[in-house]
Amino acid sequence: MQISNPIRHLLWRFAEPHSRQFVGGCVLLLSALVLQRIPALVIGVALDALLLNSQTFTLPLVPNSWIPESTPGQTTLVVSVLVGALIGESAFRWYGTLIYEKATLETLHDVRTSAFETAMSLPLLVHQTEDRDLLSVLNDDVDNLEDLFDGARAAVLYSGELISAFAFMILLNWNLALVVALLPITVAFTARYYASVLEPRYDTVRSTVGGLNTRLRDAINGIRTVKALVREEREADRVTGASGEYKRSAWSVLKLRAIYNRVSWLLAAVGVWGLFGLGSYWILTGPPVTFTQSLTAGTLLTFIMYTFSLMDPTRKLAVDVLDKIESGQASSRRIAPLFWHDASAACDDAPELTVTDGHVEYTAVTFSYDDAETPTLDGISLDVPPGDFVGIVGHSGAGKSTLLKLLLRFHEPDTGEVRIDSQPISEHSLESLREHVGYVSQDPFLFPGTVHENIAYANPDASREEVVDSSRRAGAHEFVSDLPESYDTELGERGTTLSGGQRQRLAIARALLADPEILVFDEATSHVDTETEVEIQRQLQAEAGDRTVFAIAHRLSTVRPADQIVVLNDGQITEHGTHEELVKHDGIYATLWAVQTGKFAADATPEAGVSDSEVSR
Ligand SMILES: Nc1ncnc2c1ncn2[C@@H]1O[C@H](COP(=O)(O)OP(=O)(O)OP(=O)(O)O)[C@@H](O)[C@H]1O
Repeated sequence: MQISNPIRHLLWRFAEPHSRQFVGGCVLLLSALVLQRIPALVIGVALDALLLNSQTFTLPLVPNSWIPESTPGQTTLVVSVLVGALIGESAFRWYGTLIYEKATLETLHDVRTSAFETAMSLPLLVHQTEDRDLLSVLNDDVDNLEDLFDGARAAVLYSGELISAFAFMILLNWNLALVVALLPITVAFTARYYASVLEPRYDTVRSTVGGLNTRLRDAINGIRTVKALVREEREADRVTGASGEYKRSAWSVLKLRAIYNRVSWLLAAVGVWGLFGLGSYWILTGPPVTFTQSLTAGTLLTFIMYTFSLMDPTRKLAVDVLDKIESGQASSRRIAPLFWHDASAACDDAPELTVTDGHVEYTAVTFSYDDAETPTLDGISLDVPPGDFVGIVGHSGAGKSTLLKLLLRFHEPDTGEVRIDSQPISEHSLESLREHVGYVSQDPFLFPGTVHENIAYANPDASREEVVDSSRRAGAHEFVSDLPESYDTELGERGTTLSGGQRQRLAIARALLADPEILVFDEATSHVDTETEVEIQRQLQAEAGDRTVFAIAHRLSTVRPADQIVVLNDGQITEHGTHEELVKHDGIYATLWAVQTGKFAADATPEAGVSDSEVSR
């Protein structure tokens, strides 16, 4: 699904439900602005009527009959209006801000949770290729979206300040208001010009700070390699270089900003002085040029106060608010495509897969990754009877993991079909498929939490006995018992760190606890020592017959007892049989076996395809 206007789409979907709060907040804030303008107006009137005695006491839009005739009465009115306006403005501003910010937080919460749910439901392929982007969308862009709402509120506020000030000025003296209008226009143009000069320099600052952060992160992440190769000095030089670039780019921005601050201060000062000069001339000699309205000292004072208060909103409106809105728009353009996946990802109303035996069939399956020139899997056909233990071996990059990822529908075949118990898996719901197929990867992920919670991840209601039982079968119980708090030991960043082999055994326990009919081990015991592996295998074989097990292994002892061993080469099954049959066959498997058992003859042919990396595995 393509979205023609991503910002409108996001706002409609997430902000619209909170529109009443947004509008209510804005109305209250605008009302506060009107109240904010009243003191300057009243002070001007009081100056003319009470201090200079040059005018009668009148207030725009207020009937004269409401105004007391005595001076003490008028003074009381002035003080009451000032206090009332102050209290009213504070109350409206406080409550308006509260309502608006609550609506913003709720909208961002909805965007964040919805974006996360969508990201979790995306096909694995999207995660593999776009994980960095996804993280930055979920982390940075959703936060940045706040800029859009802040910017919109600031736009309403600052425009309101300008409009309300001008409305009062026009009421008092529209002739002078026309002249004063030149000032914010000049300030706005200067601010835009400054922003256009500054923007490329800001880009440079952003890219140099990004470069510096990358250098720091790489050096710290790779500290073992740096130290092992004695490259500390070289890394320090690189960081000094990157920091120097950042310093230079930041300095060029600081210089420009200092100039701009002075220029805008000068503009404001000259504008107010000019207004004072023009106003004084106007008061003393009458309206200049073609103007007709007269001017009093009190009105001039009100104009000067309004003019001062216009400078900041104008500058902010011209630069900061536009920047915020642009940055928010850029983020919403990045967030919206995440929801483009939405329709296909969320729609999984296919019938449930029913697995009774665990009979798996691949029929003429072909699959290519998007950027691959040749198919990763090419015409794979494989029949795995229920309860079979299938070993999958082959060179690195032969397509072993991909073959099993198709069984979990992490990817879909381009042609051909995968069936479980005669049901094409593509026609059944993903959720039901993954309930029946357990998967343990080479580098399993453990979440922060206790050992118990990690094993019971797929089945949080499992009892301690069930957790311990699957842990025993996975060969994990012994080392877990030695942990400080056994199954209640905290794992993760702030907890105990486990070795690769221990993590694998917990992941196997987790898969066994979920009790699926089909189990997939993708080099799931590669970090486990041979002795433990034999133990795990013994357990698994004891359970064989009940479940179908696929195991990818570079260490051939892992798959030796398998009912069938599949040798993949360049995406095709080149050998297929039991260990004994394949050793006799004298192909790739036999060569690998010979290497691993130390029977490899010095004259092994390169065609046998045994690479150094495999020998070293
Ligand atoms: N997400 C991906 N996008 C593009 N190409 C991929 C992706 N995953 C794997 N490949 C490529 O597909 C080919 C098969 O990869 P696969 O991981 O299935 O091989 P393998 O036999 O399991 O390798 P290994 O033993 O090293 O794990 C490789 O050339 C690999 O580079």
